[in-house]
Amino acid sequence: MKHFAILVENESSLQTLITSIYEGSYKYFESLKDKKGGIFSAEELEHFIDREERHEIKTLTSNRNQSLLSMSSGERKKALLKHILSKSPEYLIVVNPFDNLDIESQADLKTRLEVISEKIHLIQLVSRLEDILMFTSDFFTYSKGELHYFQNRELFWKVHEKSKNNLSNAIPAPIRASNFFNTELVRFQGVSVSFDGKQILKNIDWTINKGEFWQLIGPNGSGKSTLLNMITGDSHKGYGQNLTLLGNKKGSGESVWDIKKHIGYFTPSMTDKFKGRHTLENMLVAGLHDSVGLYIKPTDNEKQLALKWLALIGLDKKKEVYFHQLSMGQKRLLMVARAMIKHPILLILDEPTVGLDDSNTGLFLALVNKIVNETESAIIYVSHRAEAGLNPQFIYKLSITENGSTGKIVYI
Ligand SMILES: Nc1ncnc2c1ncn2[C@@H]1O[C@H](COP(=O)(O)OP(=O)(O)OP(=O)(O)O)[C@@H](O)[C@H]1O
Repeated sequence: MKHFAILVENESSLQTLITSIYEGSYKYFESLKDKKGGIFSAEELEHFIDREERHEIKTLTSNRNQSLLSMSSGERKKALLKHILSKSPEYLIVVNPFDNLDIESQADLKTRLEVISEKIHLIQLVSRLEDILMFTSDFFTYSKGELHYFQNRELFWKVHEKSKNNLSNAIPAPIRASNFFNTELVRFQGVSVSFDGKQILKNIDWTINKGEFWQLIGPNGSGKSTLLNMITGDSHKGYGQNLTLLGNKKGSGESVWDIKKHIGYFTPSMTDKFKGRHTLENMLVAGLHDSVGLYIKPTDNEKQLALKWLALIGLDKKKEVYFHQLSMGQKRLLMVARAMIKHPILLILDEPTVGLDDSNTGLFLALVNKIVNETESAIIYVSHRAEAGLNPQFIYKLSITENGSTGKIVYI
């Protein structure tokens, strides 16, 4: 049985590719033309979440109380695959299937796909070379909107070996130096969290100090986002507990705003907030004022600083371009520059490379390493991938137990 892998560059439209496959526009997939296909992708999940949230149509969760939105990535993907297979497709298109999954769930999904591959054709659309499954028989790339077939599998692997990425400029200094002098930024002491009577986090002890580089890991559903939401002030679960944020005991009268102005945060879904006509220069200057749009005239100093950041990430020729016109990789670099322009004392990066191809991931990690080496910002980096080239000082690991996840520090 034939199984296909298509390595897709971020600059090409996945949706166009999927439609062309469905319509039988490529001779390689002609045999699938009149067959019934299924699609396993983040967009499909979004569609089901949207139907649930807006129209209360529960398809993937019809036999459960919990909403799809509050489930972990692993739980959601399992529910989607089960639903697709119940429709008995004759081929399955899987799009970046391992994104957001913890190591164990990745292994579990690999085994499932292997079993499925004995019965139906798989077409993998992936951004990362390492995600291609072993049993693949036919290899392609999709670049600049064109599909290229590789007759020789060895050649395919050789051509796509990792390219090195460097950012040569230094990180621009902030306009104003930080006025936060504490060494300790965040301290959880015996913090526990429950949802609907089910304990999720149990007795969490975790202290983050100035300038430290942490990676936060843990299986899907172990409570990583819950922990981050308590740090950024987006969850009220920290009230009444022994949680100290930037020197203030949680609930001691500090405003969410006081906390947020010292924290830079990036997760890929944030890019969706900027759909309007935001030039790159304005987006960076707005980062200095903690606003989405820019409502005041930028000063010359602010404009110069924005230009330096744009030069660092190779976008200085595009300062008047609108954000929505950038490629996915460029958008992510810009969002991190925007989060960093004030030199926050803590930068949180939540699965920031999900969906990026190898070359854009390399550039992104080069920027993170620069921040680590050239600034005093502490970093919390959440990722299920062990990215080569990323060297956190400490790992905080959550492990699921029956009474909620426990955490421990793994020294490297
Ligand atoms: N508002 C909520 N209501 C009910 N349950 C919730 C809510 N928010 C989170 N949960 C549950 O808490 C657990 C932890 O979720 P959380 O999103 O923090 O995990 P995670 O480690 O970030 O997962 P992932 O790696 O999949 O992103 C999950 O089982 C989730 O279903």
